[in-house]
Amino acid sequence: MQKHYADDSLVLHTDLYQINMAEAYWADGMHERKAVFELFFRKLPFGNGYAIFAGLERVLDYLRNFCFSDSDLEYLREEVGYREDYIEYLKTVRFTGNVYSVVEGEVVFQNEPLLRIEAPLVEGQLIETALLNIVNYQTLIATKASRIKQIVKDERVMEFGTRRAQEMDAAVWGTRAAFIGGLEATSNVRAGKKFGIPVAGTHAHSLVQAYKNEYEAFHSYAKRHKNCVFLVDTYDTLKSGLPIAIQVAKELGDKINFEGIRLDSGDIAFLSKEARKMLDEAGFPNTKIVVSNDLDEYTILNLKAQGARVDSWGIGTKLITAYDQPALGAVYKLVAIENDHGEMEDTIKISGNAEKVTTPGLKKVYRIIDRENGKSEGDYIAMHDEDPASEKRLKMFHPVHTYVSKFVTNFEAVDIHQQVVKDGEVVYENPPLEEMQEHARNSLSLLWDEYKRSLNPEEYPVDLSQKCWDNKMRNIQEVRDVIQHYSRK
Ligand SMILES: Nc1ncnc2c1ncn2[C@@H]1O[C@H](COP(=O)(O)OP(=O)(O)OP(=O)(O)O)[C@@H](O)[C@H]1O
Ligand SMILES: O=P(O)(O)OC[C@H]1O[C@H](OP(=O)(O)OP(=O)(O)O)[C@H](O)[C@@H]1O
Ligand SMILES: O=C(O)c1cccnc1
Repeated sequence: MQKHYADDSLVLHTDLYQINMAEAYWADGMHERKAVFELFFRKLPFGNGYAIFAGLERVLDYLRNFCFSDSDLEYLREEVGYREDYIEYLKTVRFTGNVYSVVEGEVVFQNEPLLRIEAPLVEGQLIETALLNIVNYQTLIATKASRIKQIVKDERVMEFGTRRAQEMDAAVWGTRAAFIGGLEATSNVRAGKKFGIPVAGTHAHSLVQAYKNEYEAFHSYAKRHKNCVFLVDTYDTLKSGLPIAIQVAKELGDKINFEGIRLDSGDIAFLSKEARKMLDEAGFPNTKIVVSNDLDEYTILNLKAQGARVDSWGIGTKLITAYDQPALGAVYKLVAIENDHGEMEDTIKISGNAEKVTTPGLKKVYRIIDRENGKSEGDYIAMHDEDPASEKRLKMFHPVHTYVSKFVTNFEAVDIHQQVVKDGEVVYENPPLEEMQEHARNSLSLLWDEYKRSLNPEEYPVDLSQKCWDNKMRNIQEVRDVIQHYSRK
């Protein structure tokens, strides 16, 4: 029978194989070896030209509380079957490493580390799954939201997706990520309370259905709500919902603020234009038109092209579920480990696909910003002991198609990471969400428009330094030599 445990700690929010590998490291006395892991994705989502990083706050909370609870240990001992000596060891495990991360709202790209973890091997290993789980989802949703906001531009966008989200955590943390990506408000009241995101909303068809007619429904709603946005499409938008909303607003005069009407079905372009005319003619030029119904950046672009008169967009399903691409595919790879002599050694993962071969070693990522125009020339991955800022003429070349190259002069090289955990202590204070959203806006302003268009954007350069590339080639050769050595045996 399923046992009931006292708590639901997040330490077991991992794959079994992590705990099994940790056991092997520990039993072999390798667990304390220094290791460096990087978290990155290989391909930008939605065919977009950039992504917006989100998830750090939850990652830091997770690391701060990283400790097997008594019931975790009881479960591992009694239900999974680990031996007592290993359980005793797990009792002592905490996260004691260093973490370097980009901040939430940062514009990020394929194949560059978003987080770098320098920690004892066992700790770096045990946290992999949770870190990926958090960052994969939140970064995906922040990026989708940013894409939508790029199309919408100045109008207000509200997040309406909770009812369609992949369960409760996704609704709440997805809403937060969407806010970082540029949305203005959410209908999720818990997310409002938890994160301070402005809450907003209208009413559902059930209100009209419950009162059986729009006249009574709108009047009743208005009795207790000064600001009114009436949903006008329950029966017939132009013949019933809208005229009745106008009639009720006229009857109530100053008693209410007739803030808006919402359209949730039918031809949004046509209906919004008609609604605008009717509202203006009735003397309500400031009453806004809110629309919803399976919207995303594509329908919004199309509606705008048709001249739709929309002031506010409510977006649910297609944002919160990242409908057209439900996974970012970020991975977590070991890039260096301490050897028997206490020296750090690079590690590499080879693949038949050149894009999938990892880049070994301890590295840093710099955003190369042209001092003359203030725009970013690309990101530059260098070995940790290089200093690109000191170079007068920096050669940047494509990491796979190496003939694609350019020289940059008069630039600033900004390290995109900062240390967020030092010897297990969180040393980073999360800024307010508004600041993260502003950071996203500012970091997007560094990009040329060619990287920001929603369809077929230019590929933003994420290049390797010569030293980093040479090191990668050397590592590939070393692996080949080892394979040959063993295959001869
Ligand atoms: N003028 C338009 N141009 C392009 N797409 C539109 C336009 N108007 C609405 N849409 C979109 O077309 C889809 C129409 O959805 P659907 O077929 O469910 O029709 P509906 O009118 O919403 O019907 P229902 O009453 O069942 O909700 C929605 O995604 C909506 O956002
Ligand atoms: O379309 P989305 O982008 O997912 O946005 C959320 C949807 O949720 C509501 O519909 P629902 O049919 O659940 O309830 P309702 O009766 O209030 O329309 C709302 O009217 C939106 O259409
Ligand atoms: O407030 C709204 O209009 C709303 C909220 C959630 C989902 N759909 C609409």
